[in-house]
Amino acid sequence: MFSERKVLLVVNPISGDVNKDVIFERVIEKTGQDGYDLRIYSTTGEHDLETIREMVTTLKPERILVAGGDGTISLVAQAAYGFDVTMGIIPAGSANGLSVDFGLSGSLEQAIEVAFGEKIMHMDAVSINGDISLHLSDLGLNALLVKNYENSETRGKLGYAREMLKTLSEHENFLAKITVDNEVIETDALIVIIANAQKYGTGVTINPAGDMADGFFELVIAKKLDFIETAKILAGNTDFNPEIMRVISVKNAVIECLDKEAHFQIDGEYKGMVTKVEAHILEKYIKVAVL
Ligand SMILES: Nc1ncnc2c1ncn2[C@@H]1O[C@H](COP(=O)(O)OP(=O)(O)OP(=O)(O)O)[C@@H](O)[C@H]1O
Repeated sequence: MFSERKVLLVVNPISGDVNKDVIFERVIEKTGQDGYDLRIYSTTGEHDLETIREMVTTLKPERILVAGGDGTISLVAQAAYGFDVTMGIIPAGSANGLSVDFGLSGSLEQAIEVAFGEKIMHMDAVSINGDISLHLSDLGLNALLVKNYENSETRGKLGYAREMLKTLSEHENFLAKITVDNEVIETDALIVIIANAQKYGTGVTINPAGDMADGFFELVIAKKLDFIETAKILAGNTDFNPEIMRVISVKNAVIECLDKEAHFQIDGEYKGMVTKVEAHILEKYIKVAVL
């Protein structure tokens, strides 16, 4: 059957130790029922951005489904940038931070229903030193945790707890100079988070004010681990003690590390040590089908 309605399914075969066969079966079934012409691309880890962009250019799909983790979602968003196409997310990574923020429960049935649904968000992205962040990026404590976890043998909750203890013992605060739209802040920092979204993949809400489609990102600046301020965040409260924690909504920010380099991560991928990070919002970067 010839169909003008095309769907591209991009699958990361190695993400999250998840068997993708059932995903193929369900998507083939759904597209068959609805009369879509389905193409499938399995990522290789080499030149995927260029290949997917080429496929989007020639195929002109109306939806691109992504079955993978945050890295693959970000890759597809970059490949689809500038095209009139809607991305649908099928969580199949190890952490799935973005899917958690989108409220996807992890059920394949729900993900497919949402991915083909009519509710669409024009999602912002944050450009950071030329890279794209859709979710949460940070300098300091959490980036060191991402590094330690990437390098560790153990996986799962126990491995995470062990790496957290190691990270807390290794971490040192850094002196940050933060230049935003109308303010310069100089502060001792445990962590500076550049947040487009609300929650880490663990489900912990770090940015209760986060809205992925409001044309702003938040800087969450914390000086130390503090039980009360952490409890406020978990409760969705944004009335923080400014001596310990600040959250500001901005469109641009420059973060400089004045006394030493800081660990840095983008959307769960460790990027090394930095002394300067420049971030700006990219409004309405990609259309995403949402719950
Ligand atoms: N066929 C492949 N072989 C090896 N690596 C691949 C392949 N396809 C993609 N990759 C790599 O997979 C990484 C992206 O993984 P992704 O983020 O989707 O999953 P994850 O790490 O399991 O999940 P999460 O980001 O949620 O923790 C990229 O580094 C990419 O280069």
